[in-house]
Amino acid sequence: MDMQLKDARVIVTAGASGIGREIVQAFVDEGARVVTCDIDEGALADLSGGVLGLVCDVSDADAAGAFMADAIAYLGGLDALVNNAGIAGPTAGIADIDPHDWARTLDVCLTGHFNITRAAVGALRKSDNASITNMSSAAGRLGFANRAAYAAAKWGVIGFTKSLALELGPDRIRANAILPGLVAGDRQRRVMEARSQAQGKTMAQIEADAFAHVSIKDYVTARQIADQVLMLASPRGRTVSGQAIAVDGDLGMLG
Ligand SMILES: NC(=O)C1=CN([C@@H]2O[C@H](COP(=O)(O)OP(=O)(O)OC[C@H]3O[C@@H](n4cnc5c(N)ncnc54)[C@H](O)[C@@H]3O)[C@@H](O)[C@H]2O)C=CC1
Ligand SMILES: Cc1ncc2c(c1O)C(=O)OC2
Repeated sequence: MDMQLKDARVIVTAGASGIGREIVQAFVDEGARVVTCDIDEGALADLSGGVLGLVCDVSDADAAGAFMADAIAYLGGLDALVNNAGIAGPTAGIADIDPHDWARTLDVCLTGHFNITRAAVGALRKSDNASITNMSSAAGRLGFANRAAYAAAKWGVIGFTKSLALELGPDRIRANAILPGLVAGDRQRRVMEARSQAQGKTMAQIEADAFAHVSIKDYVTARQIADQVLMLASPRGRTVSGQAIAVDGDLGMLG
């Protein structure tokens, strides 16, 4: 299927590694023009495919504004914005969460989406295929014991997204959130290894525990997240807005 994204002007945040990197590559493979930002300068330097990668911490409102101005000028406009940046936040019981860690999690995962989006709306209004796709999480529709800051931020992303869809829909800008589940990769492996240590169980047992509450008993791949992003950014996704789309094999419980 032709996703009709050739020469589309795309900005993806946190594209130097993980899911963001896969999203960047998926757009490049469709012939889109992509700019990304990240705080990891080394990983940015290693991007290929003609992608412009700039250093920017999305939680810094001034830096985000400057990055967006540069990126939009470079692309000559903007069709698709993908707010992907996020951090895991503290793993701790509610009484043990450091207030600074709480604030940092909200700043990156939620306020970062706001800082970038506010600087994108003017350019998106001029596009004939404008979309905003925000990365939330299964933790944006479920509770997550010992990860309250992360869950609060990711639920916040849903409220932000639904408000954008209502406000910007009349201008033909659509806004959706994607909620990944257990995504194969370094982040997931680190968490499983920590649990294995803490609970004195083998990795196989820890994985069996995690998948007990998932209908499709397999990790989601970053590529499957990227495919969903492509569909939402494509003119083929033109009637989909205001949705919170779980890409998680029907995950029913976290932790
Ligand atoms: N991996 C998973 O299982 C899941 C991930 N997600 C979400 O998907 C998104 C991407 O996650 P992953 O690729 O797994 O993470 P990752 O940790 O593998 O990569 C995240 C990237 O974000 C960059 N980054 C971190 N803070 C930043 C900031 N303040 N400004 C700019 N860039 C920053 C990092 O340098 C890194 O390149 C996040 O929003 C995450 O919450 C959601 C559900 C599951
Ligand atoms: C470590 C870890 N495990 C499960 C999940 C996430 C995560 O970061 C997430 O963001 O949504 C589900």
